[in-house]
Amino acid sequence: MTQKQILNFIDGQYVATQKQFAKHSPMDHSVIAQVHEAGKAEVDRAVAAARAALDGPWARMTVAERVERLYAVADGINRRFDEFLAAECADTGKPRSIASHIDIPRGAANFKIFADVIKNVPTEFFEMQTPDGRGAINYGYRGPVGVVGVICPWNLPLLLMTWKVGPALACGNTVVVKPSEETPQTAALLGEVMNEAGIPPGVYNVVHGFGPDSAGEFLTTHPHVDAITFTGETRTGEVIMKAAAKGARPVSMEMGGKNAAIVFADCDFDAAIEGTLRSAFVNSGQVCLGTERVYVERPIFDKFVAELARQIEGWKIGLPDDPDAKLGPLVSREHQQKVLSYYQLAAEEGATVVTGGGKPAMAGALADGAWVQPTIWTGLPETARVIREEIFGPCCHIAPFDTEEEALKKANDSEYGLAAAIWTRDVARAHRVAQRMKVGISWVNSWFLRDLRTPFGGAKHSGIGREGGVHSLEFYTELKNVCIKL
Ligand SMILES: NC(=O)c1ccc[n+]([C@@H]2O[C@H](COP(=O)([O-])OP(=O)(O)OC[C@H]3O[C@@H](n4cnc5c(N)ncnc54)[C@H](O)[C@@H]3O)[C@@H](O)[C@H]2O)c1
Ligand SMILES: O=C/C=C/C=C(\O)C(=O)O
Repeated sequence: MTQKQILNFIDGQYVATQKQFAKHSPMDHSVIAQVHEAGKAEVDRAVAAARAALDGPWARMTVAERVERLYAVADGINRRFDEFLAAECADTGKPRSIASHIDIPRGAANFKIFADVIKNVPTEFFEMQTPDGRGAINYGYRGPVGVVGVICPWNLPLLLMTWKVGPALACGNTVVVKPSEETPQTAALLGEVMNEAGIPPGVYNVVHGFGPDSAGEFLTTHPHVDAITFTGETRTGEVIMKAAAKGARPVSMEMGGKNAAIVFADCDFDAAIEGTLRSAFVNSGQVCLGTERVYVERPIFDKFVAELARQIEGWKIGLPDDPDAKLGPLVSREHQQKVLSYYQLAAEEGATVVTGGGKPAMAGALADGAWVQPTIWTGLPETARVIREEIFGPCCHIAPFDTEEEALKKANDSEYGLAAAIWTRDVARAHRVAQRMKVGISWVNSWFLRDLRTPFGGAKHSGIGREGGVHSLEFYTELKNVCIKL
């Protein structure tokens, strides 16, 4: 049987290369595709195509024409929903129930929201006096930055890639996308949709490969790339920022997290349990906004730990097509080994393992898949590595607290600052605590409720910049002032 081939997409055409790497199934480690790795020559071609497209029909399109095309892209994703769904689940192993409700719908929504934003962008205008008395006017004008390098992670592949490509294209830029080597398929498939939607060749390009000494590095060090937007681990972001420094290119960085949930005794208990189950375990914990540290007010601590463990033990671990599966495998054997190493470390650091802590027994070929058990720990000190380092798996540590100040101190004691979830019925306290969390987004009595018009991004080591609604314009446009003498 011929293996599925995942090609690069350059200047509106699919491009094969002589060097390929295998994409393994997260379910059983079988090879499901050969991915064509872009070398320096292909990255050069992609950047050149993107630059040429900036001076072609794309540049001459009005905002209304760009908006029409972005809506056509969204419609194209929805028209081919099942293809995107199958590709995303094959690459990630995530349950179809997650990809069909989150990943793929957001792929379309991310084009629509920024088409709507770009239609309604106010800019500033000033009248000024001049010595000759005739005066002058000034107005702000937002033009494209140029060629944007887009580097993506593997946990929400289509969602996070389009969260960048949507605003980039809405603002008139062109892009070269480097998807994660773990999840190449939906970015490649989007090329067909771009062509069908009438996006001119060269506006959207995809190069496959890895980071160092591969497409990722070739793209971020390319002198004709005008800006770089990255989502991934903080240590990778640091490397990319160094590359962007040459030529003083702007960067937008969405990076790691070690997010806390604070559960007060007065909370809606069932809602707090339901919300923490999702924030700690959905997508097998592979969500940057997910909760890995839970702080529970002491009067309900034992009850909370017992109920969270009871309910997560009821979550079915299974294949994407299993409608009852709520937990899939991790994305790769490599990531499975990383998460299991933290399970081992937690035991060595003296954690009480309330549930999980290892690998589930999987039948047949599935035993070779990247499966781990959902895991809950208690009993660790705040200095433990399991409390300080991002694990990015289906696991969390739960600790008691006695005062609001203690909870805030512990929750804020992290080099990361991405997200927080706060559970309380006390409205004044909700505002007080949410505002004092040193993060980019605080949810109160909820988690992962997303209004795409709001600012999204991380503080501290979790990110640089904000994307979402008009906030994306700061990165994806060049704002200039035009002064006209009257
Ligand atoms: N803040 C957010 O919005 C957000 C969202 C999703 C994931 N994340 C973070 O991403 C991480 C998981 O994703 P990941 O494992 O794919 O991250 P990663 O940093 O390993 O890789 C991300 C991307 O960077 C590329 N890359 C790696 N080294 C590079 C280099 N030297 N030059 C250029 N590109 C390079 C990879 O090939 C991949 O495409 C977690 O830390 C998670 O918290 C953050
Ligand atoms: O894993 C991280 C999730 C990021 C989510 C978003 O960027 C979003 O919802 O726009």
